[in-house]
Amino acid sequence: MSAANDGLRAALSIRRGALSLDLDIALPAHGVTVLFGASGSGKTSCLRAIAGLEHSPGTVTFKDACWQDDARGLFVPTYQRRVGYVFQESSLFDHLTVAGNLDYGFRRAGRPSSIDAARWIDDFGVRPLLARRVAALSGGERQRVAIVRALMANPRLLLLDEPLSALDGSAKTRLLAELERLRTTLPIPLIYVSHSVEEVARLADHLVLLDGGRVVAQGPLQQTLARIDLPCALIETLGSVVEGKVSALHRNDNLMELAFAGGTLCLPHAEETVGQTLRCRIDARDVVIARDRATASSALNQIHCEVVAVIAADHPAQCLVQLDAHGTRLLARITWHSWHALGLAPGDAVWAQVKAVALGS
Ligand SMILES: Nc1ncnc2c1ncn2[C@@H]1O[C@H](COP(=O)(O)OP(=O)(O)OP(=O)(O)O)[C@@H](O)[C@H]1O
Repeated sequence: MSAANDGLRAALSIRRGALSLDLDIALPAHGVTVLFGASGSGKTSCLRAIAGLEHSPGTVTFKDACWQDDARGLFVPTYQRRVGYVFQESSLFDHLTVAGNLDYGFRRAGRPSSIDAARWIDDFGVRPLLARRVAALSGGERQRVAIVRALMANPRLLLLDEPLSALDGSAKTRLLAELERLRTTLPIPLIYVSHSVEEVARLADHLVLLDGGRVVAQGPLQQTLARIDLPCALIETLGSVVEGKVSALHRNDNLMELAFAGGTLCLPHAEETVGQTLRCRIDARDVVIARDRATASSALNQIHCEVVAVIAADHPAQCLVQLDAHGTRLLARITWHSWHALGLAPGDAVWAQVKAVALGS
């Protein structure tokens, strides 16, 4: 079992068909933990075991409660764990209205309840849907209602299993933005299953990486992204995440500035406002390393960094260079040829030119 903490601890031996996963996690009592792994890595199985929907041998504790301890023959049923669970495809009652579904959740909360129902209903844009029959809702509307229904039951822990996976386009964009707001206001911990790096970048406070039947890393987001002892494909897939505050808008150019500890990034502007906290994910292939600050370059962003480490990429011609910009880690994929031509070594001061960034607010 991992080091002690005051959140969720699970040590489970999960065997399902071809899946063999030894789970050993210690998650914080606050914030969003993203369980990230490739399709089939066992993320859903973990979530179901934590919720008690499936029984895998081991132990599960949450705060001061022991939910499972097979050595003592203890297994607390799901309904007594007070977890809110939202599945990939929402499991609403089709014969009820939206209000009827929410009422079902609310009644599960018992009395007295501290739920601010109106707030969740408004935050997820569910109020205009209350009188609608669930069968007539779109996929995005169903997921928003399913999340609010789970919150209505006043859970101690919220579990979301790829709630965006069945959505696309504007429904996905909208729900992701709503989940970002939830992240900053939710008073309980959230475990969020995903295989999307965008969702990791925008939602994770804490990250658990599943690969090859085990937990290969777990910890706070930035700390975990900074690890270079992980499989290189996983390191590159994750890229880097910069969090900062919008410091200026350049409306004529449709650009804005994001100030972070390591400098300023210029990004495409949509509806963001000055002062707003934003995260953006930077792909390793979008970062170029230069010895000197370029005076004529199409790259909008030049960040002064120190080379931290270099590791082999999955292609023999290329390497992944980890950079530090005053505490923010950046990752660059360059050729070994360039690494040697520039005479780079850990500790060197360089400029990272960032070509493009995927923006998350
Ligand atoms: N009830 C089951 N019976 C047999 N095999 C199962 C069962 N549940 C899961 N598995 C096996 O476990 C593997 C992992 O499933 P799981 O749904 O937990 O992975 P996942 O990481 O959530 O995948 P995805 O991202 O595709 O949803 C599956 O590929 C399947 O082989």
